[in-house]
Amino acid sequence: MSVTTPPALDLRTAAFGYGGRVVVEHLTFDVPAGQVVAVVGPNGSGKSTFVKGVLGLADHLAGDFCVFGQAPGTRATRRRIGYVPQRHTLSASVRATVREIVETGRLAHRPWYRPAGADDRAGVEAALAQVGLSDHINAEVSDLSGGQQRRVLIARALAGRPDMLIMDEPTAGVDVASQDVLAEVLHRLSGEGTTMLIVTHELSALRGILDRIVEIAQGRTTFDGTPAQWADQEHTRILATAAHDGHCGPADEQRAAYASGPWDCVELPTNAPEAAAGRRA
Ligand SMILES: Nc1ncnc2c1ncn2[C@@H]1O[C@H](COP(=O)(O)OP(=O)(O)OP(=O)(O)O)[C@@H](O)[C@H]1O
Repeated sequence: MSVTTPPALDLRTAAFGYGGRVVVEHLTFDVPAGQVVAVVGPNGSGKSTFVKGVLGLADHLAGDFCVFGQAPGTRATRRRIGYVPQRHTLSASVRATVREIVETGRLAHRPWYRPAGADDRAGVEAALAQVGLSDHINAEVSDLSGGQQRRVLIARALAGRPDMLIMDEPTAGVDVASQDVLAEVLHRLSGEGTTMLIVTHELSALRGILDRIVEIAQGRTTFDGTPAQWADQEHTRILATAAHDGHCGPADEQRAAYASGPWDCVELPTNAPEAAAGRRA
């Protein structure tokens, strides 16, 4: 008898928001286990609210959703999800060591009254090794650079060995070294079958592992498809805009190719700033 694996996430007309105000709604899609999904869209469209809703950090206001086939918000589902929040760095007022911060990623794995055990310590050390910060385990987080602090938050999310990793703009504002570390981590996790939901404005960071793009605009899903379908749509959109504006020449073709193909290492054209400005998300 075959056993069907439930999707990592299953949303049915779900709506999320704050204090009774709906920010994002009519979300109906599922994310099969192991899929890598980028959540894109304009600023303020509700991307963070969507992922926070899944995590129980924003209000669930309508519809239904399940996490790995189970009701959300339980300890059993929480321990299966790792989360890297959008905030770029930890506050300078946080007086804690790297070990202490990363260890909070293990809290869903033991009763609150039980001190960290050997499993917790091993989880913390393995997570720090993955992000290249083993040597900083006893450092004060406030003494680290912004990029290193982001890596600490990624290690915290990895410390619980999650089945699903949710990251909110993990590459925004971090140095190249930290971006490289993150790309390496994501490739390895993707190879291991970890489901990933990544809010991002930088699809190029997900080159080679991205299965799907979900766009949210003005609180609704406006696109859900493969990177290739997204590229086609961007290409068509830019050329249609150029045609609407009364011109559509080789420069527009070049701009459309650049804007729609960030994961294909498309060469930056000479009008790169203009092309970059043409990118939507
Ligand atoms: N904690 C909160 N309480 C009330 N409203 C909020 C809260 N957080 C966000 N909002 C509002 O929800 C709306 C959507 O914000 P959200 O952060 O989800 O958008 P986003 O698509 O992630 O934007 P960005 O790309 O800029 O991060 C905005 O109007 C914002 O002001």
